[in-house]
Amino acid sequence: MHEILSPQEMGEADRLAAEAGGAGSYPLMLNAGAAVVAELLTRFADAAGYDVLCGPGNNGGDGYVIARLLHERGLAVRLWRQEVPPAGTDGARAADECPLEARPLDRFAPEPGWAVVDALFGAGLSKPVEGPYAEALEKAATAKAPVIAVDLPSGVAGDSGRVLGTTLTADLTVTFFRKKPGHLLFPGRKLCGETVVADVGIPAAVLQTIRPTCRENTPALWQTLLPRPERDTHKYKRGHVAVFSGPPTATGAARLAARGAARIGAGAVTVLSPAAALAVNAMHLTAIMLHRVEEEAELAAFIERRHPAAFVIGPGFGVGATARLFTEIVLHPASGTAAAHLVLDADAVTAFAEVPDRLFAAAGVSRATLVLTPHEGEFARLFPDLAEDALLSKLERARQAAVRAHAVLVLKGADTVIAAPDGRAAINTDATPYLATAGSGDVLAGMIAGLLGQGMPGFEAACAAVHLHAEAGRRVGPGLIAEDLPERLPEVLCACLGEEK
Ligand SMILES: NC(=O)C1=CN([C@@H]2O[C@H](COP(=O)(O)OP(=O)(O)OC[C@H]3O[C@@H](n4cnc5c(N)ncnc54)[C@H](O)[C@@H]3O)[C@@H](O)[C@H]2O)[C@@H](O)CC1
Ligand SMILES: Nc1ncnc2c1ncn2[C@@H]1O[C@H](COP(=O)(O)OP(=O)(O)O)[C@@H](O)[C@H]1O
Ligand SMILES: [K+]
Repeated sequence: MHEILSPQEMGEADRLAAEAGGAGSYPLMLNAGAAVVAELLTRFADAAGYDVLCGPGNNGGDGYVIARLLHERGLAVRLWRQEVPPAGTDGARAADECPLEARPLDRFAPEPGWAVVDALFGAGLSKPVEGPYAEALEKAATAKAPVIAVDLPSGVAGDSGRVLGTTLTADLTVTFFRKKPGHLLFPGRKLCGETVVADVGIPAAVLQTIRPTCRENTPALWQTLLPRPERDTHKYKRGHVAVFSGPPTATGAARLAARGAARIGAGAVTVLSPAAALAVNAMHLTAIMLHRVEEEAELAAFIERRHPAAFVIGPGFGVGATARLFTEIVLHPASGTAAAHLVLDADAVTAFAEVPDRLFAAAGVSRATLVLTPHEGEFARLFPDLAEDALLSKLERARQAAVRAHAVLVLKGADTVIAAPDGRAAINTDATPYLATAGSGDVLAGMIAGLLGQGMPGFEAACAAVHLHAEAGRRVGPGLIAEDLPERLPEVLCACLGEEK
């Protein structure tokens, strides 16, 4: 159930199911209507009546089925519409079979105590919602009527979660077969209220033909790849992670990342510090090691002697030439030394703002995995054209950026998207807003490096870290500060690995 389908893929699922069933697509519409009614009767059973707003397509078709089924149960129903579905469509057939008299949508006036069924537009939304459609949605919103949206709140784009024109906030959205990006990406996720996925009789086997590449970020995606130490392991086998520290006044971010790497299981973690910051770092580090790296030669020597498995560069590091130089050395160490994986975060992302192609070229020919972890602001510095393209969803932006950068892209936020250059993508859905606090991204960068260092592949490492970070955040809740996150990891990992203490 964790596949996420684009509206086009959903149309394909619909078509394949209709073909396989032999009875066309109308039975799916009947099932969709029945599924919405079942939810209505469970959650809005005490409504005095139901106002069903029907659009001109198959979303409206679902609405006619819903109105008929509610009417057949003897419930009070009013049906409102602007345009009739075109002849020959499932929507037209549903309208024909509905005995209720349709009222003009522009006369819609919500009744106190009545619930509203929004069946104006779903997957087929193709332009901004305006005119009588927009007015009807605004009236329902103003009246604060309970709203159940069919497939999507009308006006929310299924592929992106963006609002086209006007929409409303639903209490409940019932979608069919699988969720679409619009249910998970903001603002769509908020506008949907709770989203329920109903079975309308489309067999899961159609997914083998469609082969969707986007998933909801659940443990099923990566759980089997989570590192578990062998009984006869030793600390360097569990991955040595190195984190670059900034100058004396900006060392905390690197230590947060280092702590994240250590707590997620890296066997050894070293903070690489400029000389002037060694004392301040030393005062705050215990299990985590400290090593002076300020110049190119020191970094090369550290790599040659200690063979770290993964690096983090960026948190608190500064945006100058050193960030670029160290990045390139890590991605292309001296010949004969295997390149370590690299998580490039925060300042190191910004450091390439003027020369993004230099980073992408270095990643393209590196044997190591590069993981980029920008928030939206940092993303816009590295990929200004993608950030400015209003037609691209967050999912699509992350995907295109991953291909361009030859990197796993973690586009952070309330709806973090993880994308791999091979086209796979995941949307994280369980983060808590308490994660929006300084330093929490630094911990995440360290966690990703910690998993990479233990041998987890890049996409799965990034997905797992994002999920475990969110789970740690949820367990802390109100009052969360970044320092709390690594400390929650033992219990979060225990639960995820199914290990007893
Ligand atoms: N794909 C499936 O498997 C199933 C789909 N079903 C329903 O079918 C819906 C998709 O049906 P359609 O493809 O007909 O799409 P919609 O009914 O969502 O919308 C398309 C219609 O609305 C018009 N339209 C779009 N945006 C408009 C706007 N802003 N202002 C005015 N008119 C606008 C279009 O010209 C077209 O007539 C789904 O959302 C779902 O509710 C269900 O019946 C069950 C099965
Ligand atoms: N509203 C939100 N809901 C859930 N998670 C959020 C929200 N805002 C930010 N986050 C998460 O918090 C972290 C913040 O990272 P970042 O912006 O890099 O901050 P910092 O640089 O201070 O560490 C990211 O993991 C991001 O996905
Ligand atoms: K709708």
